[in-house]
Amino acid sequence: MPLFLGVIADDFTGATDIASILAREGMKVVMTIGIPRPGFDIGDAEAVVVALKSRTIPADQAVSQSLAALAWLSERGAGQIFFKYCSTFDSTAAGNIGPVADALAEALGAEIAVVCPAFPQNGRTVFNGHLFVGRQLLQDSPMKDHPLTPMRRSDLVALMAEQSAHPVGLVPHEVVSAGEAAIAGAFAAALSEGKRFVVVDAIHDAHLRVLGKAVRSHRLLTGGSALAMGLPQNFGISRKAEKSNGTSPAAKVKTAILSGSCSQATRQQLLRAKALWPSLRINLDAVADGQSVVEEALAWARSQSESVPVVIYGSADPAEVEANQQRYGRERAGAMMEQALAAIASGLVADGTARLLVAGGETSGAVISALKIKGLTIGAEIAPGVPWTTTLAANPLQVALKSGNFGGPDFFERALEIAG
Ligand SMILES: Nc1ncnc2c1ncn2[C@@H]1O[C@H](COP(=O)(O)OP(=O)(O)O)[C@@H](O)[C@H]1O
Ligand SMILES: O=C(O)[C@@H](O)C(=O)COP(=O)(O)O
Repeated sequence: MPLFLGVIADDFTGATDIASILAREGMKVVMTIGIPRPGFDIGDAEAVVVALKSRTIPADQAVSQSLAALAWLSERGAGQIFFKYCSTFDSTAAGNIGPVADALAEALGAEIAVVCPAFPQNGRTVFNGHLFVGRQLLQDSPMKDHPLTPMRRSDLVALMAEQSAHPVGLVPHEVVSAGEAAIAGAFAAALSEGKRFVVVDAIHDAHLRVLGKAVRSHRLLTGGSALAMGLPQNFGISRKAEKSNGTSPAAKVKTAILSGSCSQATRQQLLRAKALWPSLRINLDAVADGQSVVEEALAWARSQSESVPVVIYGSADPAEVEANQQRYGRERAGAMMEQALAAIASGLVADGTARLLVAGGETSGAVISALKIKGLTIGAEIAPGVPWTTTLAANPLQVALKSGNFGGPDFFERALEIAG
């Protein structure tokens, strides 16, 4: 079976997001955590998603990790490469998306590549080159207060031009609505004007599906996960009937919900989860002070009933995050909370937890890395862009990695219902 598509994702929730969309559209997908060690078997995968944790690291490191992932995927014959970043174009002030896209385009000899973070099912649309979250411009949305990647601009052409060394063009929605040939014409025009990247408008899924057709011959694609929905058709693959996750409804599985996401959607979901199940808040000052926060959290979890999930979270509102960042610095505050939650996850798994829901992209990266998970297979979709997954291991865990802003208020209940 040829490997049609190789995906390089800049965080772990983003990786399960795009893997879920490709699987939903009928592709056999395997997700690897980082670049696999020699001997990793991709089986009969038609798409492989390499999950990196490169969104907020220095640009030169993000570039070298992404190029290493590209080399690994190319060795396995990947015909097309997709650089997956966030549907809210999350990047630090230094900005990794441009440098990584530049390096991948260079290595692949890609003359032109699209930039399209749109994910209409989750309210992210691109209109006249501006990124909207629901009815708000990105810069007015809660993303302006993200702990690590506050987004204060919405003009994608300007954002990409600032980060990339190459000129950036725009294919507006009228052209996308006019169909595949019109889009191809716009790509050709952009190329003749010396543009290397083109931001493409997409307001609804039909735009993404036609764009998918129009990029059939592109070596490199860049964007959010929804851009992938139009790709499997190019390889003659079509959507299959929904399959269940395969968990026995009678199974009693020790479950934990861990959250380091401070996003508005997660905080709402946590309010509901806390009303339903036992919960414990992790105090960043206690972590910074070297107190035995991890041991105490594990002791607390052991004292709870095994028949309900435990909820352990560091998530806080923007004012508290700001205060913590003033005290400890942005990166250190984030890293301390991530490490505490990751250590708690390891302890919970050692204590028999076999089902983990993790909220937050960076948090998921820390947790999955601490658990030394090598890869995941993709199961049932809980909410758009958030699947249940099973770890590739002798004693598999059932894991869901939730992007901060994804899922409705009842996300955690829904996840457990589907899990059985
Ligand atoms: N109480 C807190 N104070 C400061 N930072 C926090 C706190 N709780 C969590 N964080 C940090 O906020 C960041 C959230 O990012 P992430 O996990 O990617 O969530 P999201 O998916 O919502 O973007 C992480 O680095 C996390 O450690
Ligand atoms: O594209 C998206 O929005 C997600 O796949 C994603 O990357 C989310 O990142 P986090 O919000 O940091 O989890």
